[in-house]
Amino acid sequence: MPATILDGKATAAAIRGELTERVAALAAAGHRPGLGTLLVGDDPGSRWYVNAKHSDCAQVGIASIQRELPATATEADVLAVVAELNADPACTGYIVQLPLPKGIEESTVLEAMDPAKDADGLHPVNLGRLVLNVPGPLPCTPVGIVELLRRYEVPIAGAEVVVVGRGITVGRPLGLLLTRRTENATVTLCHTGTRDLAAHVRSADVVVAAAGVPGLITAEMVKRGAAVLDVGVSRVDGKIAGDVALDVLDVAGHVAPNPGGVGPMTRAMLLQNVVLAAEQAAALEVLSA
Ligand SMILES: Nc1nc(=O)c2c([nH]1)NC[C@@H]1CN(c3ccc(C(=O)N[C@@H](CCC(=O)O)C(=O)O)cc3)C=[N+]21
Repeated sequence: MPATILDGKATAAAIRGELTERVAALAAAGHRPGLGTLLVGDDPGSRWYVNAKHSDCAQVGIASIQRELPATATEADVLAVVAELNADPACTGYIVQLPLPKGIEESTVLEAMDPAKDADGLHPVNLGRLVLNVPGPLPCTPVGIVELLRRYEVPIAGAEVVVVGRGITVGRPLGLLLTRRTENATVTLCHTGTRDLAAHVRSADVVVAAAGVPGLITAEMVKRGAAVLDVGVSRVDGKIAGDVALDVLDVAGHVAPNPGGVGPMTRAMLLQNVVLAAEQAAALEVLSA
């Protein structure tokens, strides 16, 4: 039996429907969430993602604040826009699209953001909160992965999860998220330097491939019935190539394809972070009134 597809596109659409109602409730109480984006340079992939995020916002009723700088912008130019977004009351949350052009230090830019407006959950304070297990915005791709597994009832508690990739947006924070008491998975964080990657992957109930190496995970590496989520994004001849080879569909129990799997969930979780922050701000206002 071929694998069940973890349909991130359909799941994200359902989540946007749920968020639309929450945004309407906020608006009725006089609170309009607004998502800001800062795009630096003209990478077509990054531009596509940013545009997609704004059309998602339009669909659920979140206001959009779209800022752009040319590829020649300096770090000071970027920090000036960050300061503006921090100060803008219409902007309740924002993201700085990564990667930034060479010469602009990502950690400097992320640290300059107001952690309360960090819709990506990538500010060091918020990553620290994740480590400490205190509430705060969570990184969108890791939460999107957990939410997709939950909605398809793929067991997480007690599961052996192998994450391939240790980047700051996916692998490393996903390991932190999945090992919280509430998720309770056992996580092995692998990477391209892991000795006998195949042996690790073969032991997994859930495999998350986020290394950015096309076709890295093949059928003979996967335990029959395992859930395999393809998060790797590479471009081969202009088309998206994931980390998971096609033949994995014949042995896996569940597959999140790429495109159509985790990517749309990442965008839905970004909207969720914006809505959650606005709900919390509204609740605080009621308490202090
Ligand atoms: N500050 C920041 N936050 C991010 O969350 C962030 C980032 N920078 N830089 C780049 C990565 C990548 N990422 C994706 C988002 C959506 C899709 C997505 O929606 N993909 C669709 C369509 C893909 C297509 O057709 O091009 C899909 O998988 O079906 C993919 C990848 C967010 N990232």
